[in-house]
Parts: sequence; structure tokens; C-alpha cells
Amino acid sequence: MSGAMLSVEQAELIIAVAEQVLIDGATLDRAYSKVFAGKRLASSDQALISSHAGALLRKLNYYAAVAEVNLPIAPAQLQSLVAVYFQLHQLRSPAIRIQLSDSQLNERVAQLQQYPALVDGCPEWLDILGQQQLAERWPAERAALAAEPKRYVRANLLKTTTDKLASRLANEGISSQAVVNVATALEITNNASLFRTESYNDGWFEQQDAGSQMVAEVLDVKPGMRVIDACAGNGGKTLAIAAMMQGKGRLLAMDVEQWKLDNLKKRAKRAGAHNIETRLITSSKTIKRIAMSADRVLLDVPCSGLGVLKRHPDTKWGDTESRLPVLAELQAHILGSYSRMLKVDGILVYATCSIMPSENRAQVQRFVTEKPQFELIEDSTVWPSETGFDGFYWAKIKRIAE
Ligand SMILES: C[S@@+](CC[C@H](N)C(=O)[O-])C[C@H]1O[C@@H](n2cnc3c(N)ncnc32)[C@H](O)[C@@H]1O
Repeated sequence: MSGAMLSVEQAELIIAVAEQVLIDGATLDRAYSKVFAGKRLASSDQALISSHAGALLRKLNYYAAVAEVNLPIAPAQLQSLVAVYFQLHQLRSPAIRIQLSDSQLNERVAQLQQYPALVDGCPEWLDILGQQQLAERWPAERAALAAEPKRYVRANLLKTTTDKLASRLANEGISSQAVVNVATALEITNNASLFRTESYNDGWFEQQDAGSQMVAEVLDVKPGMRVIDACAGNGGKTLAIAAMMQGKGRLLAMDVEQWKLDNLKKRAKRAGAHNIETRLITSSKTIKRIAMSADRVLLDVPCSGLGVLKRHPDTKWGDTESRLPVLAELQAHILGSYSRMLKVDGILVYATCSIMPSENRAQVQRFVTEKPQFELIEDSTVWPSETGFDGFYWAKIKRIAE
């Protein structure tokens, strides 16, 4: 990534993505789709721009400190910020005017080394939260969450095997390697585009972090079961569950956003997952109507996203801190209310893409204390520092009585 010459257009597009996120308040995913829309960019260009925009946002406060500009950033100061990023990574472009001499840059960098949280791109509120919640574990997680995310795919076992997928991808110019302890996962080890391949069109894989694949496995579904994925979103975990059910049994994917369920349906069609039914949650009645009906329930609840900051660094610079209490209430509500859909002896998995105990074990412990008909069997956190994956938490809960 370092030492390259970027064209005017490439540099301007990096700035445009940063502007969307930092000035217009867009999520990073939304910023990419807005900035790339209508441009006939090569996939290698898109990868390059995303890689630099992501890296810039992962350590935004550090680059801002080196550039001596304040956050939230004013539009007129974006250039100075990007100039520092370019200079630190030895990038050049006719569109970017380097403003500091090398000795000024080195002096500022040396001064800032005494602030390790800043060097890891961690805002102050998050550093305080991480220390409170994770104590001595936090510095390693903080550093791991500032790393560039790896790319993983999940082999769709409804259509292929992990080995067959790896060789077909190799024929399509995509190199990959197996992932220890996650049988369906392949790590993609070059920058080739995944979504213009025949194997993608044929539904042989989905892009999905290996940690997310682990969470879907915990649900331990069997063909023929009645399974509910109640916060299904676009269906990342739904599709993994469908493959484990081998097309047998019923899988109900629910969410409060119809557009996400519509996306899920399209993905399910490509994946050949025919046992998925989608249902919009419009009120508490949607849940009540199917009380005690499921052998398995997955509650992949809305969360802070503080485990997936590598991929979504924009989370650090928006309103996440102020949303934490609202999210906690929603998580407790979903766990308390949606658990009613589980049959006696059924298994519920509560999951988040956060590594903070307040959203995780604390929620689960409160729930099982208030509802003795449920029992915590086992829980675990997928730590980014130990796995290199995104951070997740899961808890396996059994219903032992009505
Ligand atoms: C962490 S995301 C789910 C990600 C998805 N399971 C996946 O693996 O791709 C949480 C989802 O919960 C949904 N959600 C928010 N409030 C909800 C509610 N009250 N009931 C059900 N789903 C809700 C959001 O729309 C979002 O899609």
C-alpha cells in the first residue's frame, strides 16, 4: 500500500469517501456506493480507494493530530489531513500537496508516540470504555481493531465444498487459504475482485468474516428443524444456517427492515437456499403469534459494532457513544421478548458484533436471572487479537421450562 503514485481521480475519490463519512455523516458502506455510483472504475481501483479510505478512517484522530487539525473536521481541512496520510504512507499524487517537511512530520510523529491509544486510532471515549470493560485485555484488542481487515468467504455447502471452491477460485485468479477451526471459511490472499467471478454468480460463496461463520455454527442446527433468525438483516448468518440445514426444515428470517429482507431473498435465491421464509416484524404480535414454535432461535441483536471496527471504522467517529444506552435497552427487550418463540428444550443463541461485556455477558446474565426457565449453557467472545477475525460474542441459552 505504501510508496505508490496515485492518479488525480484516485486521490479525489479517497477524499470524496472521507467527505461523505466525516462531513455528510454517511456510513462507510453508503459512502462507497455513493462515490462509486455511475463511475466505470476497474475493480482494482475500487479496492485501492477502499483500502486507503478505510485506513485513513481507522486512525483518523492520529492523522488529525499529526496534521494539527481538530475533529470533527471542517471541510477546508480535509486536504491537510489527507496530505499527512499520504506523506506517512509515502504516497504521491498530483492532487495532493504535501504541506509538512519530512523533519516536521517526524517530529510530530515522535511526540505523539507517548499516546498509544491515539496511535491506534482510538477516540478518548472508546479508550475509557475499553479500559472500564476489558481492563488489561483492552490494549491488545484496541491495537487489533486498528489493523487492516482480512477478506474471508464462506463456501456454500448447498452447492460445493470448501476445497472445490478454493480450486475454482484459483482458476478465476483468486488465491485463498483454509482457515484453522472454521471449516467453511477461506481467507482471500490477493486483491482480485470476488464479485465478478462465475463462482460468485453461481452462488458458490458469500463474503463473510470467519468470526461471523463461527457464530452461525454455534446454533447447532440439524436438517428438519424449525429455526428462527429474528434479526436476520441481509442474511449473512441466515444463509450459513440454511446451508447447515441442507435445505430441510423451515428457516424463518425476520427483521424490522423490509429492504434488508428483500436483499436476503435475492441472496438466498443465488445460494439455492429454498427453505427460507422472510417475515417483517411490524409489532409485538408478530412475535406472539409464533410463541414456543422454534427448536432454535438466533438473536443477532443490533449492537455498537465495537467488535468490527476494522471493517467499519466510521463507527468510531459518529454517534456510537450516545447510542450505547439505547442499544442496551433494545438488546434487553429483544432477548426478553423474542425468547418466547423458543420451544422447551430448544436452544437460543444471543450474539453481537461487540466485544464489550455490557452488551454481552451482562445482558445474558440479567436475562437468565429474571427468567429462570432459561439456562446459560456456554458463552464465548471471538477476540480480534487472538483470531485476526472480527470481534463477536455468542451465548448459548437453553429453555428448560415453560
Ligand atoms: C447485527 S444486525 C444483523 C446481522 C445479520 N444477522 C447478519 O449476519 O448479516 C442486527 C439486525 O437487527 C435488526 N433489528 C433492529 N431492531 C430490531 C428489532 N426490534 N427486532 C428485530 N430486528 C431488529 C436490524 O435491522 C439489523 O438488521
